[in-house]
Amino acid sequence: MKKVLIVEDSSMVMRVIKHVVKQTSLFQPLYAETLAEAKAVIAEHGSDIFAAMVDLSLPDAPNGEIVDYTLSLKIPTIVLTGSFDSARRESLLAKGIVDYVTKEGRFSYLYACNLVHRLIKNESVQVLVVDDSLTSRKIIVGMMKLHRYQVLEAKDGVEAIKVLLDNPSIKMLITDYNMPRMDGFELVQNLRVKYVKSELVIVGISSEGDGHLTARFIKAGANDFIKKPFNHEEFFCRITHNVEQVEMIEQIRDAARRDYYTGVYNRYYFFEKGLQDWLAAQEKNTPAALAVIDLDNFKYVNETFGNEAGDAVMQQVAQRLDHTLDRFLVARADGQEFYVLLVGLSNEKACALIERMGQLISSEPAVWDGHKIAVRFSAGVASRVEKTGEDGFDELVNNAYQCLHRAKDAGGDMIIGDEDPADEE
Ligand SMILES: Nc1nc2c(ncn2[C@@H]2O[C@H](COP(=O)(O)OP(=O)(O)OP(=O)(O)O)[C@@H](O)[C@H]2O)c(=O)[nH]1
Repeated sequence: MKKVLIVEDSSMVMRVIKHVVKQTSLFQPLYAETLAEAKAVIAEHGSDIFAAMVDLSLPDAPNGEIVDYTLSLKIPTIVLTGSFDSARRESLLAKGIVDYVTKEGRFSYLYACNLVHRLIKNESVQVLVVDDSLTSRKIIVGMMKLHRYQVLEAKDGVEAIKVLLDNPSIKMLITDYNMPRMDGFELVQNLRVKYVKSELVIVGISSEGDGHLTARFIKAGANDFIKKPFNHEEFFCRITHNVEQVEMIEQIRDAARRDYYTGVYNRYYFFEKGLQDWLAAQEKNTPAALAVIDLDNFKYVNETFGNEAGDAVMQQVAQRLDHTLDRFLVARADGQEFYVLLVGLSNEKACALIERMGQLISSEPAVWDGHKIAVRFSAGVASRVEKTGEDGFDELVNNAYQCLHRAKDAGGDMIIGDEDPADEE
């Protein structure tokens, strides 16, 4: 968990902050009441401190000296203050604070905590800034880095497309309008052929034009448009709003791919992603195996301990499969069955891995309401197919089921592959 320094001298305010931080538990707080205490905390934790929330007026630093101190150590700093005049606000923003929060009760501290959480998440958000003017590009890059985004740069539309193709995880592109070779407007039009709005956020920027340019950018497919020179707060409100919208869509998409009860992927997603991964493996001549895992005597669990216990056992087994086999695609097929696509493993190695997984699961019983419930499973593991393409994948699944049925017919608690030495006889 990231460590965040919180400096506040008022015990009443500190109590509320501690309550909010505990409730949200988004980071590990390190508390201090004075500049001297803050320095001691920083000396102890050093570069482990991810960000700071600091009060402007402390007993030993009454004029915001702590802000200069944390900023001099390049610690992203959020200012907490009782009151603000606009000149002070401007000067602090110009110094490079992340944001300021006026102390107006728990909602303002919740805002500050969520802002820190946003900074933590931003570390994994890649952003591409496209501008032919080095000065202007550096300003935007600096602002985005202040909010901990991973930033890449391009000096025109042509270079931007190249950078995007080389970095498929870029989530946001901020582009100027007037650039040589390919301007921002053309860039948006070109990109929207390949990337929809929920995959890649595009924000246009320009000091030129009037509302007409904004409308043209948005009609061409930009998510938003910001006019230069920027108002610091408007800039970040819009950037954050756009990133959060895409994250929300990703969450909805992810929820549709997951099994509601166990949290692992569902069969629909398995057939979509599994097919893609398997076809890619076939193309590269990479070995791959597909396992169908079926829990043994699961009816007994329900009949002995009740359906609620059965549900809990199912969830625990699913989570253990998902965590232990996290290199592979794991999904709940249906009922007490799971699929695993093991790209990169021969049938023999896949069988050995699933066998070890079975031993692990049976050696640590699931726990429900104080009862230890032993779980065993059988699995069929297939690698061989005659057909190609989608039909080949369906054949692979069917072959894995055939192996599974052989394992069940032989009494269960067994793994059978389709490249068993017995097959060769
Ligand atoms: N509680 C609970 N039960 C489930 C869930 N999914 C499947 N089941 C039950 O699992 C049981 C599976 O029964 P069977 O198909 O006879 O299989 P089995 O008892 O595991 O026997 P074998 O597969 O032959 O070892 C059924 O009673 C299902 O209702 C679930 O999510 N929760």
